[in-house]
Amino acid sequence: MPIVFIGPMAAGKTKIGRRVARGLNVPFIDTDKRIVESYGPIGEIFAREGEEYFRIIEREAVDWALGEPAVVSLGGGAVLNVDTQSDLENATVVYLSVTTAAVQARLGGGRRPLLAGGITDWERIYNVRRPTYEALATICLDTSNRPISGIADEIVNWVQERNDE
Ligand SMILES: Nc1ncnc2c1ncn2[C@@H]1O[C@H](COP(=O)(O)OP(=O)(O)O)[C@@H](O)[C@H]1O
Ligand SMILES: O=C(O)C1=C[C@@H](OP(=O)(O)O)[C@@H](O)[C@H](O)C1
Ligand SMILES: [Mg+2]
Repeated sequence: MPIVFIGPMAAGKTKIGRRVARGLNVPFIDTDKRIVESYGPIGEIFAREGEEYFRIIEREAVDWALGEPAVVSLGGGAVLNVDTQSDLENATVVYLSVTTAAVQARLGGGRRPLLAGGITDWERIYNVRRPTYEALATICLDTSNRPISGIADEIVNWVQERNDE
């Protein structure tokens, strides 16, 4: 089973996951990137087909990715799917958390359709999902005030130590 990154929007799942994959010398899969390659930009999928449809194609992408020997970064809402929740019980799950204060500087670009209301939406959505992230996590790291490189190095070392046990 792969190493899987979960957590709220802009916690660093995509950026840190990619670095960890490089550090471990294994393939990297970002499920959002796969969806965009097949269906176009996520904002357009939400606008055209709605969130429910996005969650269906997201589950397909997650189902495929979790069968690969890879580091896999999920979108923040992928853990809402109950099949994904049970799949993750058998995976190494890295939960990246971030505080409201720290995430504010990371929400530029406006690419995330669920954040039309900005930080208020981010906080509300995170509060709903937080117990799910906590329940699924093998390890949790707070990314708020640390550089991406240091967090990625810590995770690579942690995985290597686990593999040596
Ligand atoms: N530890 C960090 N410190 C500062 N900025 C970060 C950190 N982690 C991620 N970022 C920035 O936050 C934004 C969102 O990161 P991303 O990896 O796309 O998050 P996610 O995939 O969890 O939504 C990017 O611009 C990224 O450079
Ligand atoms: O939390 C969510 O519901 C979402 C998170 C996004 O991914 P990131 O967590 O990588 O930003 C992306 O999948 C989509 O905009 C929906
Ligand atoms: Mg991402």
